[in-house]
Amino acid sequence: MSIVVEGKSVSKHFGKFAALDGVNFQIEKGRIVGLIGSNGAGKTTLLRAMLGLTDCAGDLKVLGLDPHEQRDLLMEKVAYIADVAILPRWLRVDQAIDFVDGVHERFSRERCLEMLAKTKIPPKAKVSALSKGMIAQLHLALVLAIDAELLILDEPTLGLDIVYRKAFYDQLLGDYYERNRTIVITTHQVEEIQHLLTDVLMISNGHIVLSCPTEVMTERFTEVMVSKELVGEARALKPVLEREIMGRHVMMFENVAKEQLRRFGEIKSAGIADVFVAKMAEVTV
Ligand SMILES: Nc1ncnc2c1ncn2[C@@H]1O[C@H](COP(=O)(O)OP(=O)(O)OP(=O)(O)O)[C@@H](O)[C@H]1O
Repeated sequence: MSIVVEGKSVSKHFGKFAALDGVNFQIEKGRIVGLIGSNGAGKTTLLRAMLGLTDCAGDLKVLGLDPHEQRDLLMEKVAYIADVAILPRWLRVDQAIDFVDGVHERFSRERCLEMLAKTKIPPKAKVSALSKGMIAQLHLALVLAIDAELLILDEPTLGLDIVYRKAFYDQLLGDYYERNRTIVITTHQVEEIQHLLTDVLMISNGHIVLSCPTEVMTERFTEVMVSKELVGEARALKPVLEREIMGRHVMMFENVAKEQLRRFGEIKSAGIADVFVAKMAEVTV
């Protein structure tokens, strides 16, 4: 196992406010990690610290490098998408390719063209003439064609419709299986990406509230549709989340054996979005 990112007591203050408050975490090589958190939780700050775009206190290493002090070296190994819609509108597709080819040693023109051939993007079109989804595809092709060890995506599908979002993630996943690189991704549409994540890293108010492989999460958290007459008994097992859906009680349990829960009603592994809501409730209690 090799560690791609390691943070020990990483903090970032803006004045007295702690956007990151002593976080500890590790990201292993070859994983697809979902960095999940509410608005203002500290996701972008953490990604920016990992990219050396902001300094931070504590010990943060990315691919063995100090991101802030050794940013130039790090940028040879890391690719980053902050927002897929930021390509200059006056640029032509072929000029965008020439530009990245010129500035990035690890860029493969061939690979980029291969990916673009699967889209409807005309090679000579200006960015201003492309739809939002096409711009996203172009941006992704430019970035995925860089042979980066670590790919960091901050809300890459913002503003895209469901069809393009799906195409984007399919392309991302296809690329991941071909190359086996490490990907860190943030999005508020967590349900859409649950199937592609190998790990979840949940953050709230600058603190990591959950960090584990997705299969550990689904093993650890169980949802039960509790039969009315057993609600009291089930509550005694201290659900971490309880809601009523059309008159039926749905309870979520953490670290309670599924065999023990089965007798209360229908059970299923909890989804990432619900686990997140439960973790948020825990923090605000
Ligand atoms: N340059 C800055 N100056 C002051 N405060 C900042 C700065 N950048 C971020 N913050 C604050 O730090 C906190 C974390 O911000 P961050 O952008 O990391 O959140 P986020 O989890 O990415 O949120 P979102 O999902 O809304 O993008 C917020 O309260 C934000 O207001």
